[in-house]
Amino acid sequence: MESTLPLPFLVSVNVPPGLGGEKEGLSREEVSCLGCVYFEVAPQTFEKILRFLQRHNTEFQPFFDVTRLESRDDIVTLLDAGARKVFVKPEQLSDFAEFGSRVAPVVSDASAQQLASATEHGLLVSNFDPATPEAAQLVEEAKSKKINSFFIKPIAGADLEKFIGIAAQANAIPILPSTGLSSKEASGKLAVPKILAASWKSDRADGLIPTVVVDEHNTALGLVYSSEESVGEAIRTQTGVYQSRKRGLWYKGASSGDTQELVQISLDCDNDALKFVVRQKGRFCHLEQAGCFGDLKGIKKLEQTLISRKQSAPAGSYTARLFSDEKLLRAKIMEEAEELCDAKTPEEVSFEAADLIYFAMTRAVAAGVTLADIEKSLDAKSFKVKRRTGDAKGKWAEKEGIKPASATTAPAPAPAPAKEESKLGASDRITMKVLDISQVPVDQIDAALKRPSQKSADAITKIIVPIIDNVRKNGDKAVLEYTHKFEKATSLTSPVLKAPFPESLMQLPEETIKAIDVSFENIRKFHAAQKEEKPLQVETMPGVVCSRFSRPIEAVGLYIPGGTAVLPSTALMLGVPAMVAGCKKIVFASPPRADGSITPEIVYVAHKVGAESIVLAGGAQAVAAMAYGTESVTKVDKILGPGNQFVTAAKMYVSNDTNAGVGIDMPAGPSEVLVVADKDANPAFVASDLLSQAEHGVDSQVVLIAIDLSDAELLAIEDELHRQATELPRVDIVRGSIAHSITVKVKTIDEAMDLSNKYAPEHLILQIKDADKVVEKVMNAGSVFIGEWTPESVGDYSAGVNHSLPTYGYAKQYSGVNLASFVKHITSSNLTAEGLRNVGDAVMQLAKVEELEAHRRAVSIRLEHMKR
Ligand SMILES: NC(=O)c1ccc[n+]([C@@H]2O[C@H](COP(=O)([O-])OP(=O)(O)OC[C@H]3O[C@@H](n4cnc5c(N)ncnc54)[C@H](O)[C@@H]3O)[C@@H](O)[C@H]2O)c1
Ligand SMILES: N[C@H](CO)Cc1c[nH]c[nH+]1
Ligand SMILES: [Zn+2]
Repeated sequence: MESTLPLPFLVSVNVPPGLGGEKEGLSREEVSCLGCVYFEVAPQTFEKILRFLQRHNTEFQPFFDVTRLESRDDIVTLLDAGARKVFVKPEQLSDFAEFGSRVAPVVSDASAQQLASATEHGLLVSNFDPATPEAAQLVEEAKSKKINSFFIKPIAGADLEKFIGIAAQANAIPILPSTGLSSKEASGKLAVPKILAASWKSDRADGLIPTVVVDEHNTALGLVYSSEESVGEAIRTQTGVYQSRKRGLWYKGASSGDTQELVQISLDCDNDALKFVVRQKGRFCHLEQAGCFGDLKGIKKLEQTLISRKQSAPAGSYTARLFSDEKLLRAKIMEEAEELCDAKTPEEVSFEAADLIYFAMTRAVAAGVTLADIEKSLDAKSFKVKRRTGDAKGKWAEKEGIKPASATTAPAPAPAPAKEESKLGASDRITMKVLDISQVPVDQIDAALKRPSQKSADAITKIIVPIIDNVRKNGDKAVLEYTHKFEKATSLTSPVLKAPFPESLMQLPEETIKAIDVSFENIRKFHAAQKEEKPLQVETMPGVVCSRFSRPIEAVGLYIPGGTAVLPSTALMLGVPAMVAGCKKIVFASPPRADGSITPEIVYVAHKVGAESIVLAGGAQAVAAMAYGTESVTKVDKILGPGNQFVTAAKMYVSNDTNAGVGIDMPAGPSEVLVVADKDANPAFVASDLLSQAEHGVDSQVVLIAIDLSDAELLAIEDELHRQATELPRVDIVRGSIAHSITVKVKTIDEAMDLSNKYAPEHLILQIKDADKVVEKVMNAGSVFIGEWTPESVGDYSAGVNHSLPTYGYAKQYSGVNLASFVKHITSSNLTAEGLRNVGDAVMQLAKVEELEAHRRAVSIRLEHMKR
């Protein structure tokens, strides 16, 4: 039996749970508590499944049929990302010898010979039909062989009950479709508790099975009993439900409130005990202790103490300072790390290691990371197959005089990819997946160019709607509550800073003031030039004059993101055009720092553009406060500015609420760039442009379209990308975004521009010969950067163009922020008597067609009047 399997069967799903697949059958949570999941990977689903795996590989323990994948690298990448086992075509098995039993063959019908040779790797027999004589034969043959992990998968529509019976006789692990399973008896479905009860062996007269309850760190909380019914209830409710020997079904915590969230159920090695992994609220034991075997110890205890301190540490205490002052915590971690390295005796080492762990856990708790998350990460790393070189990074290596192992052992660069090659995650190299348009089907290119998936719209709406409702109902109080929670700015007592802003809040170095002033002036000039000096006027017929004139929107709310990076430049990009347009009330909103203050650069810009206030809040709460107004936040007519998915969803939500009466600019989400490069392009410049957007956030995406580059030319860009990325302070973010970024090889400029127009990038960089001549081919893009001397970052800050731009392909229908975003256009008509005579007949006839008599008469009455 496969030792890693928690239960004696595998659940098969069509699409990874949570990626929008399963409709009927077990829910995502139910599959997750059963531990193991099996699915088939196709080239077009590879990326999606890989990302799923990177996130959830400890939650689901995935098994994959990879027979449809052609690239060995892709399969290795899945193993590296934590696939427990992959099933390949038998003829491919020898290519994966180094991975031992994590790679096994799959056959559609098993012969005696295959069974005999399957003892080392295991075997999957797919398309197993329990109704045929071959099934009985397979049982007979399999019984005598000791196959380590023998899986069978039924054909569609097979009698599952019969199938399970045969699997049991053949000592095989059945792969059961999640759509054929349910958490309790249901017609046409197999009940999971029943399968389990049939597999467990109880030596008790009442048939109950002992159940060890543990927390996520495997710390035993107590011993209880389960029945088929209680297991069904536990899976259905996703909580701890057991069978009390005296009182029947026992919903843990129903009376005490100390409930449990069910994480996973498993059977032990000889099927005579169950284990429930739970997330315990409060304590498990009826005595004053965490579990029946006593209190928590060690790191787990430290975690609990830190969590409660984080919630209640008195302001000004050392712990409160540690939580709110990132610099102090960083200094402590560095100090303790150094002391640990310098420790000599075993006592010193354990003393210093404990100190380091204390501050490391403080860092984790401050970031909302639990010990269980850390342990999951450790477990996931244990499945990696591509070992790190273990070299120290950048400044640390330099400080200690360490040379990377590769510098002494592997001086030659890796050969360039000859054709389509996926290099995701290959060793530690930061590199993008490469696809060649001439060798890969269009749908595969399209799939690879999909923006990184974000939380589903539904999930985000569920989070932001209660926030918006709360702000609407409770105003300032609610805004402050969320700021305390998300920004940790617990000392803040008012959500707004009103103008005039005190000088003390905008103290800046001379060079920063100069940079802001230069950028301010360029942005002002470019946006002022967009002003329509006089109304547009057209005489459509003699005596019929139509005009269009613009008026500033009175009150605008400008959102300046501040989650992963503080962006004063966004304050300029929104504030300056609002000022130029003549908006009367300019309200800024930005998440404050943990000490409640706002970045001085933002205050300085607010002062320069004449903002009336700064809302010290971020996310959906800031958007709601500006949309509806609160006791101290001014209600605005339009909200503009980029932000993360909570901000974008909240903007969309309030703009659909007629009670709010508020407009928005556009969906401006995670930053992205598409660089078109040809043989003329400087590899270092190309790499630097790609990285400048990759460093924004892990959800950013960058795309390189390489026109007719040789392998060596592409490799030069890849080498630069890796080299420059490893030197960046935000290298970890870059790794995340590069993992879902892509290079597409094309032959011609037309192919490149077709792809770019289809992708509709937020930023398009043309690093090609005669770049300015290609601009006429640009149909969809937020902003274009032309030629080798125009890095995208000039547009982010100082050139004068706006950096608040449509992402996610919305450049197909939206413009970026510009002067028009801050004005509305009003039209007017002015007719002379002659004009009305000229156009009157057309109006009256159309009114007649629409049977709107009053419309017709409004003209006829005047024409009659003229005749008198
Ligand atoms: N397209 C553009 O023009 C453009 C320009 C600048 C920045 N950006 C993008 O804007 C984004 C800024 O995102 P950010 O996160 O750094 O800052 P942000 O200010 O948009 O978001 C931070 C806020 O998110 C909220 N939040 C965080 N986690 C939450 C949760 N679990 N539940 C509810 N609310 C939660 C908090 O209220 C927090 O204040 C980035 O993706 C960046 O690439 C885009
Ligand atoms: N590139 C971002 C827009 O996608 C804007 C920005 C601000 N600061 C640096 N860059
Ligand atoms: Zn940027």
